[in-house]
Amino acid sequence: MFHCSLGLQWPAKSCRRGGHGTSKNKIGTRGEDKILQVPIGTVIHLKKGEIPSMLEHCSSADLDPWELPGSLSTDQSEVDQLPSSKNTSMAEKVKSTHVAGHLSFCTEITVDQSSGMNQATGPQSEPTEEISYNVAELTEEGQRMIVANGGEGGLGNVCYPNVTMKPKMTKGEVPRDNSIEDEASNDDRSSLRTGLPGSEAVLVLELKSIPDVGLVGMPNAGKSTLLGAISRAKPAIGHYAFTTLRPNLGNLNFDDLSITVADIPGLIKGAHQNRGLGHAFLRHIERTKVLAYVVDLAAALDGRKGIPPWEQLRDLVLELEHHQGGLSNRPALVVANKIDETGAEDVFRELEKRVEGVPIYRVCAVLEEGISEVKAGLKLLVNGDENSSSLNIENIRC
Ligand SMILES: Nc1nc2c(ncn2[C@@H]2O[C@H](COP(=O)(O)OP(=O)(O)OP(=O)(O)O)[C@@H](O)[C@H]2O)c(=O)[nH]1
Ligand SMILES: [Mg+2]
Repeated sequence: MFHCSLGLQWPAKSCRRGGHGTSKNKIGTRGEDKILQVPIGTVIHLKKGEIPSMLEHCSSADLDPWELPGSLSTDQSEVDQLPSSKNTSMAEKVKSTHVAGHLSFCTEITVDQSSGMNQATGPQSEPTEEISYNVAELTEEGQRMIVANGGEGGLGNVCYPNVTMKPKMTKGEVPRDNSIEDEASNDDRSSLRTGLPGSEAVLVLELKSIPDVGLVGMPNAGKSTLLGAISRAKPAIGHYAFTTLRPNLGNLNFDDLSITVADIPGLIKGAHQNRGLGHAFLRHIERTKVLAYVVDLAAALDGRKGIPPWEQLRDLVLELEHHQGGLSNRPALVVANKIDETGAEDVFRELEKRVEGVPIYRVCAVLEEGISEVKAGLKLLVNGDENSSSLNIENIRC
């Protein structure tokens, strides 16, 4: 479910005033007001000033954290309570994040400018599109927002009570001469109006996780194995690089605390230049409280092609910083994995000499050795241990 964030399949129920039909992938079509309802949490960064007024909190429904977000309210009363958006000639592409538990969904919408045609101004102009990115993010419980505005409602018979409808003719019935009455009816009907088009939006939804701990490391370092050892997650594990193609989440449960851990695809040097896969997923650890650097003690042993763990750490910190300045600046620990490999003990001792400032745990993830110590270390950091510190590039001697 982690990767189902992208796409347009979120529930797009619609409510309509004076129009008809719904569109799943496009929202805000003719006569609709669309309300993106966010069950858990919200922070919205918005592109244009008028949108914030459309943000509201609503009662949070019980949602499956993995469920796609943004159910659209069909309750007309809710729509009526929202700020009027009659002047809908605006173009917005809104990207919002919907958080469910530790997950969030981003919504990216394009609203065309064809909306809000004023009846007096005549035919509608050609729709124009505006594309923008990272416009809105929903991260708080119960937040909802209008992502596209409905058009002017139509006016029907209820609004014109004098309208007389022609009686249905039964087969063989001769129509009576009622031309005078018909004339009056036609006058009345001329004032009936159909609904006007609303704005349209194309959404790109993005799921963002907000784990407590992010596991970062080079491909094949053993991150997924470690996640499987510290939690009940069952990520794919392989003896080749880039086994993990999408982030995995696991829960680390204590009696008094539950910690969410994300294992993201391996990072390689130059990831910030779009090499490898991990960079694309670094956004998932942007909000983690704690970083756990997983290094492979055996990567450079016996003529293997890898690099020593201190160099792995240096490259990892640099890649994080390239992705987002300050990303490495949070409490961290180092998991020195594959201690079972021949020669790994010497490398571990060397690692301890070369890296300062953060705790280093010797671990054999595959045999689950050293796991309880790592768990305790993570718990301390997540709880805000005052002795914690980040891994700084100056504290790594290569
Ligand atoms: N000897 C030894 N091998 C390990 C240990 N932990 C993991 N491995 C092996 O290392 C290989 C890579 O493990 P993964 O957990 O898939 O590594 P990863 O860091 O998730 O790799 P990517 O998903 O490609 O980034 C697998 O063959 C694991 O069995 C360990 O403690 N000792
Ligand atoms: Mg993996």
